[in-house]
Amino acid sequence: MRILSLDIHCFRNIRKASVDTDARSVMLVGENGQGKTNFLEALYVLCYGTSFRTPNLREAVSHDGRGFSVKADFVDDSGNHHEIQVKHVQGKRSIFIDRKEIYDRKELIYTIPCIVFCHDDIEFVRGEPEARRRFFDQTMSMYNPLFFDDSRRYRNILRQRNAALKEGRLSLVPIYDFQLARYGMSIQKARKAAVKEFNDIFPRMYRDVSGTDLEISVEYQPSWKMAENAEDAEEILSRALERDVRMQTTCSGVHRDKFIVKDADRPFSQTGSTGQLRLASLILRMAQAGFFFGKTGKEPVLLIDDVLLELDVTRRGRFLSHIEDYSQAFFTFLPEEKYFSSLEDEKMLSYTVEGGAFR
Ligand SMILES: Nc1ncnc2c1ncn2[C@@H]1O[C@H](COP(=O)(O)OP(=O)(O)OP(=O)(O)O)[C@@H](O)[C@H]1O
Repeated sequence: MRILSLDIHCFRNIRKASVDTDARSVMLVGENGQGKTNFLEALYVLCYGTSFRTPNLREAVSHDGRGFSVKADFVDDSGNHHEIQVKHVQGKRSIFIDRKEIYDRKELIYTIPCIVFCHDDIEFVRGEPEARRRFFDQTMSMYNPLFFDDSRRYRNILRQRNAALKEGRLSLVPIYDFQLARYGMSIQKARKAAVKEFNDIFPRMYRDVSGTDLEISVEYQPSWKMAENAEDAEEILSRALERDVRMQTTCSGVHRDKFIVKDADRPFSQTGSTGQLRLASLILRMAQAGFFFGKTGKEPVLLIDDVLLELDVTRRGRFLSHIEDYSQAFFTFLPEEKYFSSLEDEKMLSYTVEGGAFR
C-alpha cells in the first residue's frame, strides 16, 4: 500500500497543493504553524472521512473558502491503482472511490488503513476512560466491520434510550434494553478477546523500545462485569431502571467500560513519569499498527506528527526500527531537527513547508 500523490484544495492554510508522495518515507519540514499537521490531517481525512483534530470537518475548510477537497492516487497491496477523494462543501461531506460516490464511511476506512501518532495520544494513558475506549474501538473497527456496525447500532439505541428516559417515555425502555443488551454483549466479548491479544504485543514492544523490564499491560474492566450473555445484561439494565430514570441517562453498559494501562497491578498513570507515559502512548499506537497487520496482513500508512523528538536517541532508534517494517510513513519535523540516520539511506522525499505550500 502506498499513497503516490495528494491534491489538496482549501484545506486549512493549504490553498492548493499537488504533492508527490511516492516514497517509503515522506518528510515534512517547517517552522511552527506552517501546515505540516494540516497535511497529515488532510491525509487522515482521506483514510477515515473524519479528522483526528476536530469532530467538525467544517473547521478544516480554509477561512476564506466554501469547501475543501482532498484527493489521493494510491496503489494497493496487489499493485492496483486507485483514486480516493473526500470533499466537504457547504457543510456536506462527499466521498468518492475510483470516482464513484459512496455513502457509507465504512467503505472508506477499509480502503487505506492509516494510523496517526500525535501529542494528544498521551491521553490514552493518563486521560479520561473515554479516550482509551475510543482508542480500542478504533483498533478493533479497523479490521472488524461487524464491530464497527455493532458500535454504531449500540450508540444509536443508547441515544434513543437516553431520550426516552429524559422524556419519561418509559414503556419504550424494555424494547431498547433488548437491543442494547445484545449489541453491548457482542461489543464486550469482542473487546475482551482483543485486549487479550493486544497484550501479546504491547508489553513486549514497550520492553523492547524502553529497554526496561516494566510489566506494562492493558486491563479491560467491563461495566456489565457480571453478565455472561445478553439476558444477564438485560436483567442488569432493568434492575437499574429506577436509577437511570433518576439520573436521566443510562448508567451502565459498554459505553462505561474501562481500559486501564497498568504497571504490574497499579495504574501506570499513577506510577509512570511523563516521559514514560508518553512512550507508552507511542507504543500503544505502534502496537495498534502491529495488531492490525497481524489480523489483516496489511501494512497501514503511518502518520507521525512531531513525536520523535520526545524520545532520546537510543529509544528513537529502537522506535524507528519497528516502523521500518511498514511500507509508507509520513513524518513532520522542525527545521532544526536532524533527520534520523536510520532513515537517511532509504528512498525518501522531503518537503519544506511554508505558509501552506510544499517545496
Ligand atoms: N480553517 C483554516 N483556514 C486557514 N488557516 C487555518 C485554518 N485552520 C488552521 N489554520 C492555520 O494553519 C496553521 C497551523 O498549521 P499546522 O497545524 O499544520 O502547523 P504545523 O506546521 O504542524 O506546526 P506545529 O509544529 O506548530 O504543529 C496556522 O497558521 C493556522 O492559522
